[in-house]
Amino acid sequence: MTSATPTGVLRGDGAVLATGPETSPDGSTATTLRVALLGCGVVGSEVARLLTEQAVDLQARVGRPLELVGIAVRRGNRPRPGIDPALFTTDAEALVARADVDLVIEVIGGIEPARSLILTALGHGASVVTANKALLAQDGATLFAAAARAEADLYFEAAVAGAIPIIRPLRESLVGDEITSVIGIVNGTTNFILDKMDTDGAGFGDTLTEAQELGYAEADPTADVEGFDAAAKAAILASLAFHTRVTAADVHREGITEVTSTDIASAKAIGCVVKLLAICQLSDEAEGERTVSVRVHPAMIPRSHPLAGVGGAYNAVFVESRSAGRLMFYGPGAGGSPTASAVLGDLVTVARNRVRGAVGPGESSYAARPVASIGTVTTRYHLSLEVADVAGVLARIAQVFAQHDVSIQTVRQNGRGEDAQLVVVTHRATDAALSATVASLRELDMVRDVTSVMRVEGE
Ligand SMILES: NC(=O)c1ccc[n+]([C@@H]2O[C@H](COP(=O)([O-])OP(=O)(O)OC[C@H]3O[C@@H](n4cnc5c(N)ncnc54)[C@H](O)[C@@H]3O)[C@@H](O)[C@H]2O)c1
Ligand SMILES: N[C@@H](CCO)C(=O)O
Ligand code: NA
Repeated sequence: MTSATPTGVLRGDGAVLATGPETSPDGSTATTLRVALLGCGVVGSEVARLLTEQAVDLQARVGRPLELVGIAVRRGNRPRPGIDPALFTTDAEALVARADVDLVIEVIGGIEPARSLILTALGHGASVVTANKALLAQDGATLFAAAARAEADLYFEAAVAGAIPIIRPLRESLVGDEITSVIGIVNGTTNFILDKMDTDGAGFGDTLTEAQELGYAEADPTADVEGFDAAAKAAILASLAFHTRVTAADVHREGITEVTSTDIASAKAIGCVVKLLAICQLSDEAEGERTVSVRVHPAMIPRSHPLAGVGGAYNAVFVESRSAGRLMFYGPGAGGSPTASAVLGDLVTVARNRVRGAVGPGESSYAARPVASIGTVTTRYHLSLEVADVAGVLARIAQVFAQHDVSIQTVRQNGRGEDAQLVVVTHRATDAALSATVASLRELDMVRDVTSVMRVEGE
């Protein structure tokens, strides 16, 4: 090592309270925390820029300088204005394997090579900040175990709802409470699309392209529109909220590709708006063994509900807990700059932990709650049916609902020549009962088509 001169703050009794930088022969400071950045896309480029621009403030907040020592990219020769080209490397594995790297930021996304790179980093004791919900939701347990073994941090605020602080509130602020429900709009791209369909009557394709250009969408936007991204976030939220392990495979998932302008108009007609919701619920104590249900699907919610006013790419997470009651977390859920804010917040936190020789919270899955099957989940439903406008049709249809123990709340009929459109809103019913009702309705000659089935939430 070096013959560096330690500097520090001396207490009255002569004890050193904080050790300042030690200068090495190569001019670097021995106490500098070295940072490796993996990925330089929408989020990574913003993180790199802010790490440089805000270096002085970040140093003051951490108590030691943060030095960006390398940025792993796929193509090294692409121009990236404002970032020192000497930092780029296409050898991500060599970068994370460097023993002198203290902190690794992973913003490549996807499962591999992100998982191997994170495990290599944790393997030599580096702390990791990641925005990778897909990986955490698929194999978080392996990453948490590796972090625990290394006594290193694994932080991921950016993985759910972008800039909105929601991971830290669940892991820390609310950890003394019992959370019973988490309902969120956690995908900016789909909220942007549904909002435009609702307000401008815009088409799906054009709006998706706009969301991609604004940097909200995933590399493969199927992850957004088919609900995979929201399902990964729901798994993470449910795991943290209920102290159990929920993976993406446990989440019932439906995307927004089948939401039509007719659905949006039907929602309007009953004073609702269509949102893609992530719903995580803990069953009632009175119902026996407590289970968790986790689902992502489009739903109609009343325009008076706090989540109904969440527009554009904004996200919001509505938490209900035993002691605190209802809390709402709201803000920008996607885009390079908001996501970089969450990444840097985590970076400062893990860097501070390192300075103090501490580690933050690890995985908490002690409650080990079973995941309820979607068939047992109850909610209200909105159905649109095309039927023959003949005597007795209403009675026959009502009979089918009754046979399956699904209670009707309202029925509206719009005449259309020889046919009619029926709009039925039910009281709460199980998913299994509703599916069986729809199957039976489809078998009736007088039912031409069941054109839409959508859940009604938030009442
Ligand atoms: N964009 C957002 O709004 C947002 C918000 C929250 C979280 N996230 C998450 O952040 C992560 C990054 O998202 P993004 O929007 O920046 O994606 P992006 O596609 O813009 O960037 C990823 C970058 O990683 C690079 N890359 C791929 N494989 C690599 C490899 N082997 N080595 C080095 N670089 C490699 C790609 O070339 C690309 O430039 C993802 O996990 C995403 O889910 C994104
Ligand atoms: N594609 C995601 C990015 C934020 O995780 C979204 O649209 O919300
Ligand atoms: Na967040």
